[in-house]
Amino acid sequence: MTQNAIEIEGLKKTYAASGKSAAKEALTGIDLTIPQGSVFGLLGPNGAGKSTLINIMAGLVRKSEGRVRIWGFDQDQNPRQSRAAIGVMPQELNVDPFFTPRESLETQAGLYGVPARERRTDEILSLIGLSDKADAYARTLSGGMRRRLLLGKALVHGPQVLVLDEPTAGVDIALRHMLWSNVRELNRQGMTIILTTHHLEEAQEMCDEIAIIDRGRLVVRDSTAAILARMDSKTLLVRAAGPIGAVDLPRGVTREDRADGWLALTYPQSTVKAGALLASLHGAGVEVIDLTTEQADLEDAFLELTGDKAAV
Ligand SMILES: Nc1ncnc2c1ncn2[C@@H]1O[C@H](COP(=O)(O)OP(=O)(O)OP(=O)(O)O)[C@@H](O)[C@H]1O
Repeated sequence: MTQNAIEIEGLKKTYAASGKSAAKEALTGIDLTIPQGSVFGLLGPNGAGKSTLINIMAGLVRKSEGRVRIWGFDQDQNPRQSRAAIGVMPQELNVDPFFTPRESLETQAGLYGVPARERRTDEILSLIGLSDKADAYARTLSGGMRRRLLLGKALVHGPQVLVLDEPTAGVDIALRHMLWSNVRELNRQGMTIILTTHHLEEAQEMCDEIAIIDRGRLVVRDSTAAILARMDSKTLLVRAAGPIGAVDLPRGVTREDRADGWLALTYPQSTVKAGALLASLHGAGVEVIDLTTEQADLEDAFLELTGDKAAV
C-alpha cells in the first residue's frame, strides 16, 4: 500500500470555450503528492485552480490529462474505489431545506451505497454537534449548523481523505473553532485532511504541509515550518544624526545604506532581537534620531512566493 493519500502526475485541465468565453487552461501540469495522515493546505489566490484541483480529485470534474491516484486507486482504472476514498465539504451551503440532518445524512449514505447497518448517522451527528437538531428541518438551522451538516455529509461513506473547500469563508469564530476541533479529531483518528484557503495564517494554524498554486501551476510545496522560516526576516530602519561608519552587527544581519538616508538592517527575528541591533549601533557611536521597522506580512510572503504582485 502506498504511503501517499494522493498522487497526482502531470495533471492538466482546460475548460472548453463556451459562448463568448475562450477556452481556459485552469491547471497547466501539476505534480503533487499528499502523505497519508497529514493535514495539508492548498493555497492560492482567486482563480488559481484550487477548486478545479479538488473537484478533479473528488471525481466531480473531468481532467484533461495526467494521472490521479486517491488512496492508491487510479481514477481511470478504479473510479469507484478512488471516489469512495474521498469526501468533500463544499463551499456552498447547498443543503435540502426539507430534510432533517438525520435524513440528509441517511440520504447521502444511500447515494454512496452504504448499507443501513453500516451507517454511522448518530456518531456523525454527535461529532458535528447536531444530535439535538437531528430531526429539525434544515431550513430552521443556522448557517453554522448547515455548514456542520455539510461536513457530516462528507463523512457518511467513511472516506480516508477529507477535503474542505474554504471551510471558514464567512464563518464566525465560534464555528471556526468547532470546525477546527472536528478536523483535528478526525485527523487524530487517522483521516488525511486537505483544505483550501486564501489565508496563509489559517494554513499556518492547521497544516503540516502546504502547496501554493498560482495560475494553474504549483509554485511551492513545503512544510509549513519551512514556509514560515522564509517569512522570518524583519527590517529595522534607522536615521542617524550623522554619517554611519562601520558597525559590528550580529550574525545574519544585512546592511543597506538607502539613498533616502535611512540605514536598513534586515535580520532574522527568530535569532536576533532589535535591541541587539540598537546596541551595535550605539557601540559604533551612532546617534539614532529616528527609527521604524518593516516586516513582510503574510500577504507579502505570499506575493514573494508566487513571484507576481499582479496575481492577487
Ligand atoms: N466550469 C468552468 N468553465 C470555464 N472556466 C472555469 C470553470 N471553472 C473554473 N474556471 C476557470 O478556471 C480558473 C481556475 O478556477 P478555480 O475555481 O479552480 O480557482 P480557485 O483557485 O478555486 O479560485 P477561488 O478561490 O476563487 O474558488 C479560473 O480562471 C476560472 O475562471
